[in-house]
Amino acid sequence: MTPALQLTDLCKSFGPTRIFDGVSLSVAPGERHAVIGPNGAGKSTLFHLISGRLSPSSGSIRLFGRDVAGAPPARIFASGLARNFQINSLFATLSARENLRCAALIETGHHRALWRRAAGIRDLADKVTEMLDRIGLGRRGDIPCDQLSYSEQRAIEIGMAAISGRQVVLLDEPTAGMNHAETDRFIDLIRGLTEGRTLMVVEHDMGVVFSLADRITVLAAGKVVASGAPDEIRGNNEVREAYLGQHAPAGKEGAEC
Ligand SMILES: Nc1ncnc2c1ncn2[C@@H]1O[C@H](COP(=O)(O)OP(=O)(O)OP(=O)(O)O)[C@@H](O)[C@H]1O
Repeated sequence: MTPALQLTDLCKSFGPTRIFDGVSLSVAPGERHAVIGPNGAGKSTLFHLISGRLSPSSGSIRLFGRDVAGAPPARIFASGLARNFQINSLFATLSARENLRCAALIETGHHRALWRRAAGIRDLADKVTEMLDRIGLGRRGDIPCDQLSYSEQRAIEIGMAAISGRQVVLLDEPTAGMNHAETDRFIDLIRGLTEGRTLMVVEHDMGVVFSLADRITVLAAGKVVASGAPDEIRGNNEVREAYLGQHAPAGKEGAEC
């Protein structure tokens, strides 16, 4: 089966500083894949490379078999990949509904149309309303984003990535800054919104990683230290030394590294 995402021998340097030195990994369609590693391991850089914000120094990035390494973000999006951003990327003075509508308009191509079919616009409005319900903002969808709570804003970001309908969704630290209850709710939300799609997630919260992921890749010092099922990663001595250390989840996870 063609992988949804395949990175082969990926290298990235910033000037003389080498961040990645031959990173390879493969994500199957429908898989939930987490990328973990110590601060500065290059997890966000990896997402920037996959989503086209940065170009690799060498190596290939294949999305459903098509090489997209170095392609502009819009082409990568059109090839089937959507992402959120670690920093807040919403239109702050627009409502949740308006932000989601912007994301949905890009998906449908309506943003390019000079005139629009009324039926298409109605479908779009229904889709946005459904997404507002799913992210728990059914009653607060018309409030400007900058008046919503932090977790509500993060939920909108995930909703915007999900409403695009892309087959591969990248989420960069979707639960950063959340309390335990919010984190639990977000795990369910992410699971629901990415059902039947391929998810790649960067997270520091091991509870989230081990609850969500089918497979985990560990990055450290510019290389893949290990890639495998959660149990394999949990039991891997090299991973424990490189990253999990004494915080390694023994059974029920919850440690933040
Ligand atoms: N534009 C850039 N120019 C130079 N160095 C950069 C640039 N972007 C990132 N780096 C460096 O690349 C390395 C990896 O950074 P990155 O943010 O990808 O790590 P990370 O694993 O996501 O870290 P964290 O877990 O703290 O978010 C760091 O040493 C960082 O300083």
